[in-house]
Amino acid sequence: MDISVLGCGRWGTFLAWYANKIGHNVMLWGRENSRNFIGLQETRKNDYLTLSKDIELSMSLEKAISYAEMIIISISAQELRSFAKQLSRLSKMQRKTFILCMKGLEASSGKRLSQVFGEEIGKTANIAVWVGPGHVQDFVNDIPNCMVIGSENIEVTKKIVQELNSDLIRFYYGQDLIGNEIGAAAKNVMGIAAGMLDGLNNSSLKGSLMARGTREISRLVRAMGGNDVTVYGLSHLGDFEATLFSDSHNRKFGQGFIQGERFEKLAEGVSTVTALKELSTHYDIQLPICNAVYEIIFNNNDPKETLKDLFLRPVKFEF
Ligand SMILES: NC(=O)C1=CN([C@@H]2O[C@H](COP(=O)(O)OP(=O)(O)OC[C@H]3O[C@@H](n4cnc5c(N)ncnc54)[C@H](OP(=O)(O)O)[C@@H]3O)[C@@H](O)[C@H]2O)C=CC1
Ligand SMILES: O=C(CO)COP(=O)(O)O
Repeated sequence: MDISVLGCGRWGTFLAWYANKIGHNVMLWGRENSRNFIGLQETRKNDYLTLSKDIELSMSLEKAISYAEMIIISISAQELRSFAKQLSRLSKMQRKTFILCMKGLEASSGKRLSQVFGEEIGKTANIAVWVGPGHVQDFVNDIPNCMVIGSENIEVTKKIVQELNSDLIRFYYGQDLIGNEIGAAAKNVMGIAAGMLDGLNNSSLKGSLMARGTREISRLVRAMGGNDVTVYGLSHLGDFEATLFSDSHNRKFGQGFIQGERFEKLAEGVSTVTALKELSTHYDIQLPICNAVYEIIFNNNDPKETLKDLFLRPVKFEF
């Protein structure tokens, strides 16, 4: 089938590579003046992969939208609303299926990305999310992984999975959009926390972080009307190896933050932790780990003291 990918950063370019590899016709869109796009136009390469010459590159959003029935979007999560506004002004937007491949929440409102996108695009489009573990550098070296696709319409979910499943990525049908989106976004915050532990030479605490991090996010998901078990699936816990124990951007941001080094690439967890703070207040759910990350990043709290404070909270039941 014809597939357009909007966004030509690390992940968007991989998604175009992947869709082409499994047999689809692909157009990859990038912004005018995008250094990523210009580099791909010149060499068809980026730091991670080489794009087949069959993949059409375009700077015209109109062309990219009319090219395909299935449109994959992967840009910085905080830019999604303004980007969706831009899309909503284009013609030929009806009856398209949009697949959001981002892990974030709107920082100012705490809204999920499918909500943000739906508010701007309207209800006529099908909106799905594709999340779960996977690094470009693994996939292009033929190392497989499992991921999850979800939407509010199981027939839409099934159709997307049917088109995208392969022996490189095994997909599962998502059953809980709230859990999948909150889980996917929140795993980046846990990734930052893991990097902070690494920076403090407390890496052995990452097992406890996995146990307690999943627990606090599952409480939030439940309060929001999702299924708390989803958090223990691919979108959150399943992504921990790829985030807490790898060269993940979010983990590197956290470690760099402790060591006084700036990490320049996109670490979505920084904005997401603001959104989670908002949701924690709104739903009256305690998120002690997320809150600690927030205080360290935005209020200059001392990391060692913050960790100690987490340990000194009143003792309670595990579940
Ligand atoms: N396993 C998974 O599911 C993975 C998911 N991700 C997710 O993918 C998303 C993107 O991450 P990543 O590719 O690493 O980030 P990058 O920074 O590499 O790419 C971001 C892209 O967004 C584009 N962009 C930014 N703002 C706008 C805008 N206003 N309008 C249009 N395009 C815009 C940038 O354009 P320009 O080229 O002009 O700079 C760039 O191409 C994140 O949410 C991340 O969490 C990432 C890796 C793996
Ligand atoms: O989502 C990812 C792996 O599944 C990538 O995480 P980072 O954005 O932290 O590198």
